[in-house]
Formats: sequence, C-alpha cells, structure tokens
Amino acid sequence: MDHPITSPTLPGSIAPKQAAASSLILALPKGRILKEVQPLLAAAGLVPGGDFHDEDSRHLRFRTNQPGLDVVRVRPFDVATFVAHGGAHIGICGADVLMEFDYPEIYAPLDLGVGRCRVSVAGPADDPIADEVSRLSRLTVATKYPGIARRHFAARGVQAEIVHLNGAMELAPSLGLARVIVDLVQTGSTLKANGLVEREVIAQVTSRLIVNRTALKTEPELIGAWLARFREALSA
Ligand SMILES: Nc1ncnc2c1ncn2[C@@H]1O[C@H](COP(=O)(O)OP(=O)(O)OP(=O)(O)O)[C@@H](O)[C@H]1O
Ligand SMILES: O=P(O)(O)OC[C@H]1O[C@H](OP(=O)(O)OP(=O)(O)O)[C@H](O)[C@@H]1O
Repeated sequence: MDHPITSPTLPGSIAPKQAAASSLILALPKGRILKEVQPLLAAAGLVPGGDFHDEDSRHLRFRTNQPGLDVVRVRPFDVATFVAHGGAHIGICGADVLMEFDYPEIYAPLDLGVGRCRVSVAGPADDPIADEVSRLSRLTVATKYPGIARRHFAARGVQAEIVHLNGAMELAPSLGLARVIVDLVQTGSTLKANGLVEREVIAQVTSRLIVNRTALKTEPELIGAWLARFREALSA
C-alpha cells in the first residue's frame, strides 16, 4: 500500500536560510549504519538529494525526493540528541546510543535489523579478577558508554571509575588506563587482536527508527505515515 505523504520532486542540498520550517526532519547517522540502511530508505521511497552521498561534502542538511521531508547527516551518537531535543522529528540510531542517553523524549518503535552487535564487558585474557567483578567495590572501566557502564556495574554493587574514550578502548587495559572495557563487539576480532576476551554481554544491539514523542503528538498523521512506510519496507 502506498502512503499519501508527498509527491516526488527534485532533491538538493540546503543552505540554512532556504530550509523550510514546516519540513519533517530525519536525522541519519554518518558511517556504517548509513551504508546499511540505504536499501531500506530506498524501499521506503526516500532518496536524499544534493551531494548527500559525497562523504567530503560540507553540507549537513539535504532535501529529498519527498518535498515534506529533509534529512540531516550527523554523528551516530548525536542522532538521539537531535531527536530528543526536537531538532529532528525522526532518526535512525543504534540501541547502544539509546541505552546510553536513555532520553524519555524518544520513542523507538521500529527495529531495523541492521548494525547488529552487542555491548559487552571485556578484559585481558590473563586477568583472573575480571571474572569476579562482583567481589570488587571499585573498578576502572574504559568506555565511550559511561552511562551504560556505570549502571551495569552499579547493579552489581561495583562503583565504575570511568575513563571516557571515543575509540581504541581495546588499548586501555594493556596501557594501564583501566582494568576492563565496555565496548561494542561484533565478530570479536578487535578484542582478539588486542589480547582481550569478552566477559559479559550487557545488551544486544540493532539500529532503531526513533521518533520525538512530542512531534508524534503534534504531527500524528505525517509521522505515522512515515512509520507505516518504514514498517512496510522492512516486511517487503
Ligand atoms: N562492529 C560493529 N558492528 C556492527 N554495528 C556496529 C559496530 N560498531 C558500531 N556499530 C553500530 O553502528 C553505530 C555507529 O558506529 P560507527 O562506528 O559508525 O560510529 P562511531 O565510531 O560511533 O561514530 P564517530 O565516528 O562519531 O565516533 C553504533 O552506535 C552501533 O550501533
Ligand atoms: O567485534 P568486531 O567485529 O571487531 O567489532 C568491534 C569494533 O567495532 C567498533 O569499532 P569501529 O570499527 O566502529 O571503529 P571505531 O572505534 O573507530 O568507532 C567497536 O568500537 C569495536 O572496536
């Protein structure tokens, strides 16, 4: 079934003063998820325009073939923040990011089934204490997920002392920054290459379609129609 959202038009990139205030905005994450969701966007009838696919482009907001919907291209961690603050009405981001921020303003109705990995605790293969975490009162943890890590260890009665890194967490134990790490694991090859083993899976991760709850209340038909389109594209 086709949903009456808008008719196609010629897409382009948008300078701020050209941006139509009434457009819905979809926040898309740069990087690996964007590549994986490309077929889904196409199946939902959405084609970003201008130089959206040029990774060197300095544009951040783009028209699409749908006159009522623009896309913005932001860092994966920032998609949730743009949507939670209402800057974007809809977005796509990993469940890891949603867990980290735990924004009450975000509703995540659709599992897109891409970006499949897990958030795990890992540590050096030869560290015997890493298996007995609950006997410790404090533990140094290197991670880009301080919220997830703190909550995970607090539930075990352990205070996590966070070393906040944005990448290369796997180096932290061998360089003396932290006893364990909390990071994403997919194949496990990054852990293995750095002498670490996965100790505990905190959560399974896939990418989600997310919606600002207030926007859903104020634009129920428009946003509902996009949800239906994505739902249909997923089941096709
Ligand atoms: N190895 C992986 N396998 C599958 N999905 C992953 C993997 N690593 C990350 N992801 C998913 O992709 C999302 C974006 O990760 P990506 O590595 O593209 O960006 P990033 O490194 O977090 O961003 P930035 O470039 O801003 O630091 C993550 O939030 C997670 O949901
Ligand atoms: O289990 P694996 O298949 O090895 O995947 C896990 C790696 O993937 C992610 O890093 P990414 O490749 O996104 O690099 P980044 O640290 O630069 O974000 C994550 O931070 C791990 O390092």
